[in-house]
Amino acid sequence: MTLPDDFITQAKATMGDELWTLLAQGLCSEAPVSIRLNPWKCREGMWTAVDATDCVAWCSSGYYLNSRPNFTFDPMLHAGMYYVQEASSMFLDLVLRQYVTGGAVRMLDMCAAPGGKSTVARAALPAGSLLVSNEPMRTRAQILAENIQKFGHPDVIVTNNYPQEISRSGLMFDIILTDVPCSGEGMFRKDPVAINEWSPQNVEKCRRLQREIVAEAWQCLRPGGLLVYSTCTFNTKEDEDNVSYICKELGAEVLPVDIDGDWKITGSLLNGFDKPVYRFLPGLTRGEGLFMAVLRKTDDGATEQGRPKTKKQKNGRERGKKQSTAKPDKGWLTSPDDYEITENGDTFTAIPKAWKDVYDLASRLLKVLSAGVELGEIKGKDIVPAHALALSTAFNAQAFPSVSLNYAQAISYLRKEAVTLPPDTPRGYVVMTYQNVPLGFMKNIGNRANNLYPAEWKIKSTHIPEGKNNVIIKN
Ligand SMILES: C[S@@+](CC[C@H](N)C(=O)[O-])C[C@H]1O[C@@H](n2cnc3c(N)ncnc32)[C@H](O)[C@@H]1O
Repeated sequence: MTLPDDFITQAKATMGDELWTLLAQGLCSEAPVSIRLNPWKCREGMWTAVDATDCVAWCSSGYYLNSRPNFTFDPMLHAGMYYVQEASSMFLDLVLRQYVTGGAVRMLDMCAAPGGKSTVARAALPAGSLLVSNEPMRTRAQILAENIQKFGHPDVIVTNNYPQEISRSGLMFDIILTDVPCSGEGMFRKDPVAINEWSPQNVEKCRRLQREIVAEAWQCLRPGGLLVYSTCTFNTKEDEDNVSYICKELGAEVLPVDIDGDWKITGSLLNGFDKPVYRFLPGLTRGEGLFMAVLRKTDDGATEQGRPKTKKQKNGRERGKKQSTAKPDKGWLTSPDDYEITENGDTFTAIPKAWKDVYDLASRLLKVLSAGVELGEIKGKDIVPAHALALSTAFNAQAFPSVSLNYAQAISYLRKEAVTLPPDTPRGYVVMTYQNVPLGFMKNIGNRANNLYPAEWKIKSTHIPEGKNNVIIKN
């Protein structure tokens, strides 16, 4: 690995020779492979990672694996049973479990794609909490929506907005994560592009953008609320300098996180800055590069909670001419009384009643890609159940006939190929399951069946795996 000279000079000066030598060795060694089980789908103790060596010390649902399996060919990945995530990022789990211990909260993940930390957060927040998971880049926001739908928790709104649009909406949050775009020094080992794109000028550009993002986020944070600031870079300009800026310019105190010395997480590397911050260095800590700081908003001059500041905006499709009076069956959900069914054009969505006001505001003021549980869409005389419904933890799978697929059939289904259903399968919409876990729907029309797996999510690789690629198994 050839690192930029300027980076080496800067890192040596910041870290000192001893730490730099460890980091340089770490960057040349193999990255650990890890996954995190989805606690909403893998009930505690019921599923195990097949090839796990041990648990991630700071996140009990995280596991290191012995080797890198071919994740694409594991149906459970597509069912949202686990998320492939490097271990350092799971530190957010520890932070939220330490600081968010009361009742339900509203959290915003401002820079969320592809969704790793949003899914950590969704697992760690107290019951009844709401997460708004936002990403301004359109294509990345679609990947985020896909990962959130696979994760399956109904109390998540995925938006595709710039931070200033969110702050202008007037929505307020108790916790905000800004996992900001950065110069990516912590990604050098995994991503050679990050090495080519690194330059001192880019570090400076990132630092400015990060401040802009945080300043917008700050306006959406209620007084006393928490801001978690993180980067995947090591330099102090994007890390300690920015934390210092948040304290001085915006009015924050930095909070300590309870860690164990054995985890070898490093603290501040900036002379004269001795606040508690957490830096994960490959070669020292078991994971990729990460910097995280937890801040509390001390200023109480914030805007009024939840008040929209802009005019109403239209979002979603206009009501079209109805071709059908079909409606989704409330029995498709396990607790239908917790939801209000909304209709937008031909699409039906179940919105959790507890957060209906926020969902309504978000859909008026922001660009919402997914929210609550998408139930289905009217097509002709039919209502076609949504793929997101099959993946939702609120889905009542008993509401549909089901067909249990073997491994080869499950892979064919996920490639959106034709799958032959047993002759006694009832006509209509049928849930495909693998090891009792829903993968999606097919429509049985008698002489054949239509595979309803979303075309944009299908497995595109033409490789046929030898044997099963089961990353997790039921105990
Ligand atoms: C470090 S990544 C986030 C990773 C994500 N939190 C996760 O754990 O999967 C930073 C994200 O910020 C997004 N981004 C880029 N410009 C932004 C901006 N001006 N405001 C907010 N986010 C931005 C990038 O597209 C990228 O998805």
